[in-house]
Formats: sequence, C-alpha cells, structure tokens
Amino acid sequence: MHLIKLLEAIEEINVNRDSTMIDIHITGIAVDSRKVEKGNLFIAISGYETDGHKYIEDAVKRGAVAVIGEHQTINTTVPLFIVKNSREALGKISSMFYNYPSKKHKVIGITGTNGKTTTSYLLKHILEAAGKSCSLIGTVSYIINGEVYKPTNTTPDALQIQTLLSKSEDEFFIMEISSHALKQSRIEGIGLDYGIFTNLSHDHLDYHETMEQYFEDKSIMFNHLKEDGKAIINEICPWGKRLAKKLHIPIRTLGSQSFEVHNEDNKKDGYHGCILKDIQLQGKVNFTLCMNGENYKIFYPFPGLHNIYNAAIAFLTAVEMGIEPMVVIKALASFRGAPGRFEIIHHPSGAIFVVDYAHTKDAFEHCLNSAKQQGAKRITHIFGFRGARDSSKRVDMVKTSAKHCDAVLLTLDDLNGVSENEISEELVNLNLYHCRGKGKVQLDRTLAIQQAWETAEEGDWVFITGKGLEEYDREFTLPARSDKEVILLLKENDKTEEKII
Ligand SMILES: CC(=O)N[C@H]1[C@@H](OP(=O)(O)OP(=O)(O)OC[C@H]2O[C@@H](n3ccc(=O)[nH]c3=O)[C@H](O)[C@@H]2O)O[C@H](CO)[C@@H](O)[C@@H]1O[C@H](C)C(=O)N[C@@H](C)C(=O)N[C@H](CCC(=O)O)C(=O)O
Ligand SMILES: Nc1ncnc2c1ncn2[C@@H]1O[C@H](COP(=O)(O)OP(=O)(O)OP(=O)(O)O)[C@@H](O)[C@H]1O
Repeated sequence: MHLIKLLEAIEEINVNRDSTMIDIHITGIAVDSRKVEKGNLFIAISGYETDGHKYIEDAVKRGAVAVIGEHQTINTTVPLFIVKNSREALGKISSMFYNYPSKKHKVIGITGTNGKTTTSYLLKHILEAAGKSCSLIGTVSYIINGEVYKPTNTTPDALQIQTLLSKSEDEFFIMEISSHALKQSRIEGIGLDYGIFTNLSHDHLDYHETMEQYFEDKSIMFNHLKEDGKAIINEICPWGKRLAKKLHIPIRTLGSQSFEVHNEDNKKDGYHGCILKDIQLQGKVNFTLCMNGENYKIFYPFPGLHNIYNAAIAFLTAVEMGIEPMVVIKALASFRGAPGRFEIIHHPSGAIFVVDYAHTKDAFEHCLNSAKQQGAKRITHIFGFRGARDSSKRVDMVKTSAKHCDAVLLTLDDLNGVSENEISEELVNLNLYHCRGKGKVQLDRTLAIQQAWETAEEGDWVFITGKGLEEYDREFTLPARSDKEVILLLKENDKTEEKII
C-alpha cells in the first residue's frame, strides 16, 4: 500500500520531510525493530521497558523505508512523521493497511476483572452449537480458522490484532479485552458489534492506581462500538450499574430480582433490563432469566454464582445476536468449561480437586462459596501471588481464603523477576497475621498439592488457584509442569501403587 494513502488514517500528522518522498510503497508495518522486513513502515513506541525510538536506526538498517514516532528530535535518513500518540497511530494505520478487517466480522469485545475467558469460551461454544464459525483471542489461546496459537498477551498489540482479524475467515470474532489493552490503545481501529462488561473488582491497581481510574480505563471499550453496536452489561455489579448509566447507546443489562426496583433511574431509550431469578445453587445449578417478558429456565453444569452470571451474560448476548433461546439453553447445558477455569478432577476418596484461575478476592469469594453450596465438608485452598503484580490485593485475598477455608497452603506462583526470598518472607507474614491459624507456607507448589492429595477425604474440596493450565516458571520437586499435571501424576501414582499391592 502507498504510504500517502496510509497516512490518511491519522488526522493529526506533522510531515517533516519533502512530501514527494511520501509516494513510496509500504510492504508492511513493524513496531519491533527486530522484526522489520524490507519496505516496512516502522512505528516507534515509547514503552514501559524501553523506548522504541532508540531502535529507529536499527529498523532502517533492516529495511524500514519510513518511520512514525512521537519525538521531533529524531534523526533519520528515511521519511519521518511525528504523531501525538504512536500506539493510537499504530491501531489506525494497521486497520487501514488490512482494509478495516473488523468490518468483515461480527466482533464481540469482553472486558471486566473476572470472567472474560470463561464467557468468551462459553459464547464460542454457543455460536458453534448454532452452526456459526468463530475466532477467539484471549488469555488461554488465540483460535483463528480453527487453528490454535499460543497467545502473547490476553489482548495483543494493535498490529497483531489487525493481522489476526484479517487472517480470520470466521463469521464471529470474540476478543477478551484487558484494561491494559484499553489504556494502551491496542483496540484502536477496531469496531465492536457487541461490548460485554462482566464485572469490576480490586485488581491491577499497580497499573491503574485507583478503582476509579480502573473503571474509566475499562469504560474505554464502549467508545469502540460500531454505529449499531450494543452493550451487554452486568448491572448486578455496582460498577456495571454506573457504566450503564454513563453510556448513551443501546444496552442490554443483567440485573437481579432484588435489584429490579433500584434500576429505574437507568431506564432510558434503548435500555433493556433482564432479570436473573429463582437461582438454585445447591446440587444441580439452575436459574431463570426473564428477558423481553419471557421466562427462560436454564440448567448450567458449573457451580457458583459467578458461573451463573457468566452463563446469563452469554445467554443475553447470544439471544441479542439472533440465536434461538432454545438453542442457547441447550448449548449452555452441554458446555464443558474453559481450560483451567473450574476444572474438576476427582480424588479416589471422593474428594474434589479444582484447578482454577482465581487471583482476586472477588473470585476467591465466588469459588470458595460454590464449594460450600455444593456441601463441602472441608475446604483446602492452595495459592500464591504473581511477583511484580498488584501487591495491594494480597491481604484481602488471604483473609478471604482463611474466612472460607479449613486449611490454607500459601505457595509460589510466577516470580516475574522478584526474588524467592522476598515472596517467601511476605507469605510467612501473611500467614502469621491473616490466616487465623489455618495456614501453612509450602513454597514448593507441587509438594503443596501432594500434601492436600495425601490427606484428602470424601467430602473435601481442594482449590488450587491462580495459574489455571499455565505452565510453571520453574521446576519443582514433582516432575510436572502445571497444577493439573501434578494432580494427574498423583492420581496415576495412586493407581500404580494399588496395582502393586
Ligand atoms: C507493561 C505492559 O503492559 N507492557 C506491554 C507493552 O509493552 P511496551 O510497548 O511498553 O514495550 P517495551 O518492551 O517497553 O518496548 C517499547 C517498544 O520498543 C520496541 N523495541 C524493543 C526492543 C528492540 O530491540 N526493538 C524495538 O523496536 C518494542 O517492540 C516496543 O514497540 O505493549 C506490548 C505490546 O502490546 C505488550 O506486550 C506489553 O505487555 C507486557 C509483556 C505485559 O506483561 N503486560 C501485561 C501487564 C498485560 O498487558 N496484561 C494484560 C492482561 C491483564 C490481566 O487481565 O490479567 C494483557 O492484555 O495481556
Ligand atoms: N463472573 C465472575 N465473577 C467473579 N469471579 C469470576 C467470574 N467468572 C470467573 N470468575 C473467577 O475468576 C477466575 C478467572 O476467570 P476468567 O479467566 O474467566 O476471567 P478473566 O477475566 O479472563 O481473567 P484474566 O483477565 O485474569 O485472564 C475464574 O477462575 C473464577 O475463579
């Protein structure tokens, strides 16, 4: 594509080279100098770790024929264009380069602190049950045209998203959209048909600093809806209620029966409230959803109120898309779960082991309560904290775990460059001051799981949370690379011992 054409994507541009030089052919776009190919346009980004402007010379040596950056002082031999915000420019230019690929799909953006991955897999399952094809990008994997790719970020950078949107031949495209992505303009240049808000609770304050700012950053997603785009918002979460009030677009909201009376003030044109009622959390989980004056009774194979919220939000979105309610209800009942989210493995004694991705106080509350609702006799919880991530949430997480559980095993999660000693010291203190005498520190994650496995009895529930199916960042004592692998190894060893006896 010609550079002159591409530059039309950015309104505010300061050309500081002879404009005749703009008439050059661009073979592609690069944000990483190490990936530049001959004829590329290099976009320099001032990052959190380093500054892309430092690599302009490297990019040019590797074949970049033009550069976009933010600094007037840049010295380079190729045409250079100065913009206010390189990340925004990257989104707009990549979108134009790939011919606005979000236009060819029905794009669904999902944001919120918890539930993005679960809801995205659930929606994909429903869409496929309705005979639709569907791409998905998120924390666990990117799935495009049925091919599975290892993810870089939950929401990749604008260039990668546009590439994936362009590559996808699927009718629907589901994207988990993180708050980091929203703040970093990773979805610039994308139009969403549906924007889903699951909830907001304490997380990532190392990045957003305050809950207020976190909320504002999450809200950015709704500026990216297509002209006829719709918002689907969980108003049971107070932040969702605020969001619904703030937006002036068609909204479908999820409220609860007790909440119905309070949401009058949100009623305005294009507002459609749906009500969750008759929730049955014990035994076989089911609930009723009242939508457009009709009551739909829904059975869902996963316990816990959080799972009901995800199922209800997925139902509303799918019906809003025009899928028959009965098809959606059937699909919900046959959902097998998202990888590493509430994955149950049965212990030979009858105890239940759950591998889950909970890493916030709110997620702990929901998960641990779900075991109580299912009649757990004893609850054990194994978890740790990611190094170099929001440490302000840790005390509340430990307190919540200790409130609901009979035993808490504090262990290692990814260190992310923080020393084991530092984390270990923090775990010892958290245990001492907040575990109500129920805690123990066992740094070796595999041994913590082994200890729970060896003492598990019928009626026990054991939660291992924070990593889902992600691989460990180190080797532990037992030869396994993830929480699930450890459990399967222990289960296998049990079987072998039984045979020998
Ligand atoms: C702090 C943060 O969010 N960083 C993200 C950000 O990196 P950055 O742009 O600041 O990159 P940088 O390393 O400082 O480099 C600056 C520029 O120099 C370029 N460069 C660098 C070296 C070189 O030799 N040549 C060169 O050109 C880089 O390509 C880049 O363009 O933009 C990158 C591209 O989008 C992201 O991959 C990267 O995510 C890092 C790896 C990360 O860990 N982010 C986490 C916090 C995150 O985003 N998480 C959310 C999920 C959160 C959740 O819900 O749990 C996510 O969406 O993944
Ligand atoms: N609607 C919900 N409300 C509260 N907690 C939830 C909800 N859905 C899932 N959870 C809990 O949060 C954990 C993470 O869920 P999930 O991976 O679906 O969310 P996510 O938003 O994609 O998280 P992340 O951004 O960290 O990848 C789950 O393992 C579960 O414990």
